[in-house]
Amino acid sequence: MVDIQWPRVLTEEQLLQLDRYRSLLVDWNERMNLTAITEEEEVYVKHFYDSLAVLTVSQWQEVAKTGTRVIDVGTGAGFPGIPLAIVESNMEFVLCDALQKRITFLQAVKDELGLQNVTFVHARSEDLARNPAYRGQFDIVVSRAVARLNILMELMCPFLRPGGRGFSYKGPGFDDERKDGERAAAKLRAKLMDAHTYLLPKSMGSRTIVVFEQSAPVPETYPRKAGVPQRKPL
Ligand SMILES: C[S@@+](CC[C@H](N)C(=O)[O-])C[C@H]1O[C@@H](n2cnc3c(N)ncnc32)[C@H](O)[C@@H]1O
Repeated sequence: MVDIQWPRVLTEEQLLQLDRYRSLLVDWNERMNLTAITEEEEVYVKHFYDSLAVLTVSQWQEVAKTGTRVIDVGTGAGFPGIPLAIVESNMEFVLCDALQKRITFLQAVKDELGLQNVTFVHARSEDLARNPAYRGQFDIVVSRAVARLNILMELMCPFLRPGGRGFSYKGPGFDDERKDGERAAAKLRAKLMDAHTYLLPKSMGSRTIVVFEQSAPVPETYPRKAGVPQRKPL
């Protein structure tokens, strides 16, 4: 295990779950492409710490309580969804990805770690957001490394209830995306609230979490058909 100062004090069980997750990630990565990051310290910092960085953001703390519903759009190998589900164990998580093989891996992680508060959906988010069981049903939506902010807003916002919050994990280049993101947010009846920049431990760089809030239901015309948000960003 790597010794780092976590955004929140973790229990022994949570630390063991993270370590088991790392082993599974490295193991399965030999058979399927899950991550380019496999060195232990880097997995801990760039995947686990980064996923958990949102725990220090006040807009997260305001909505995070027992039963809070969270969806992770484009979770890939489970980031940020799995580390968050381990630590926020009284909240409910849905992890969505367009690739079935990633979901197969995540199901194995869930079983091995004994996670009770996570379910998975194999779908493109544009399609899933048309399903009434998912549209407007979440208190929180998260997404990391999936698309530019103006595209991402159309993929994320439709899952939020009015008053719900979105957290988009970005690299250092966020400033280029801000203006386009704000324009897209306005069309979707959301509003950018904050951009929270933080340093990763072990001098592994800086990241930004962009926070937004859903003011009213997303207009029925959004999201457009699968693929259109990427081809013709708002
Ligand atoms: C670069 S990976 C990032 C994965 C993970 N969030 C992370 O930070 O490591 C992007 C993931 O988003 C998924 N994805 C891209 N567009 C999507 C969409 N419209 N709906 C669902 N998943 C999508 C891809 O299948 C891929 O697993």
